[in-house]
Formats: sequence, C-alpha cells, structure tokens
Amino acid sequence: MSTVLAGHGLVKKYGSTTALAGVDVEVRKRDSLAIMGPSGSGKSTLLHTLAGIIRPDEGQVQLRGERIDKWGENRLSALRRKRFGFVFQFGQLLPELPAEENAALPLMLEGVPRKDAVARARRWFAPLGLEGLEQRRPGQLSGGQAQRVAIARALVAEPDVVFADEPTGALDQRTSTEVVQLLTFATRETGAALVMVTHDADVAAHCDRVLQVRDGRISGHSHFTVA
Ligand SMILES: Nc1ncnc2c1ncn2[C@@H]1O[C@H](COP(=O)(O)OP(=O)(O)OP(=O)(O)O)[C@@H](O)[C@H]1O
Repeated sequence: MSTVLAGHGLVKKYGSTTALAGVDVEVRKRDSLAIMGPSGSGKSTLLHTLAGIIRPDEGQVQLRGERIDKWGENRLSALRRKRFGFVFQFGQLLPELPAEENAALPLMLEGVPRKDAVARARRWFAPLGLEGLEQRRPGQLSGGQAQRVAIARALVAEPDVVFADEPTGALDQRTSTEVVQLLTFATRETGAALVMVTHDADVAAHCDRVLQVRDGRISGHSHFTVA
C-alpha cells in the first residue's frame, strides 16, 4: 500500500532542548497511528512537524512523495486547510456558529457557498450520532458531542490525513471510547490516514499501530491485529 505521509530523519531543537532527535515515521491510506510517550517526550512536536505546523531543523516531511517542509507559509497553510483535518483536545469550535456551520467551516474557507458547505457537513451528523443537533451552538453541546462536531469538521473536506492531538483528553472514559471509535471508524471510511497523540492506552488501542516516543526518539512500535 502506498505511503501517504512520511517523516524521515526528523530533528527539532528548541535551544538546548532536543524535542525530536531523528524520527522516521510513515503512514498509509486508512492507516491509524497512535503516538504515545511520557510528558515532554516530543509527541506534539512530532505531530505538528508532520502536519506542516512546525518546520524540522533536519530531515524531511513528504505528502504523497512530495517534500513539503520547505514550502512557503502560504502554500503550507493552504495545504493544511485542503489536505489535512485537525481535532484538538478542546474542540476549538467557534462559539457563535451553529454546529453545522462549525463542521462546514473548512469548505467555506475554501470558497464553497455556505448552503453547499452546510449540506455536505450535515451528511456527517447521522453517522456521528449528532442528528438533531445541527443548530446547536457549541455552548449547548456536551464535551463528547462537541468533539464529534470537531470530527465532522476534520473530515468534511475529505483530507488525506487527520491529525488528532489528545482528542479525548477532556472526556470521561465512556465518552472517550465513543469518540475514538467514531474518529477511527469515520476516518477509515473516508480513506484518510489518522495520526493521533494520546496519553490513554485504551484510546491508542483503537488504532492499527502505536508508536512509543521517548526523549525525541521512537522507543517502540507495536501493531494491533486489525479485525
Ligand atoms: N515552543 C517551544 N519552545 C521551547 N521548548 C519547547 C517548545 N515546544 C516544545 N518544547 C520542548 O520540547 C520537548 C518536547 O515537547 P512536546 O510538547 O513535543 O512533548 P509532548 O510529548 O507532546 O508533551 P506533553 O505530553 O506534555 O504534551 C519538551 O522538552 C518541551 O519543553
């Protein structure tokens, strides 16, 4: 299967701190990868480097074989909008917009007319268990519902890769399980790859593979048998 996203020899330093000390990672279509490791081990730096948010000092990031880490900021931010989806710990939904418009936002930012963008976003509401909540503002949603709207927003533009940074970090265990099941299922349905940072081994176990990071290096790599 072809590689969608790859990082080779990634090094990132902040002053005397080496956040990434030479990391190699590849993800393929429909692949889901969890990144785990102690606090400060470099997980978020790795995710942000793969997502074109942080530039590595050494090494390279390739999307479908094309090197992106040297691209200019405008080109990179357009790439992030079109080809990547993001889910963060706290949904980061816009409080004044109804759920359906929050989910439609990446399309509207690309110039898709509001009505069409919302219609496409609405298609995600039933599979994500959000039917009937289309008009709610984020303040009127539970934490789990807000994360499901964030998943719809991450998938609406049919990205190549979804990046999730502690997507269940603010949720209780039952809600975490629901959210990660929906995230892995829905992402796989679209054919996108998923790269997720999590502290929670139960959440990581929903991914195909787990990468352990320690002191900026890969310290372990395990595969789960995919049903
Ligand atoms: N902008 C920055 N400036 C200086 N140091 C940074 C910066 N970002 C990260 N670091 C340092 O780089 C190292 C890796 O940080 P990173 O956030 O990637 O770790 P993490 O594994 O995601 O941690 P956590 O689980 O606590 O979120 C840490 O020592 C951190 O203090």
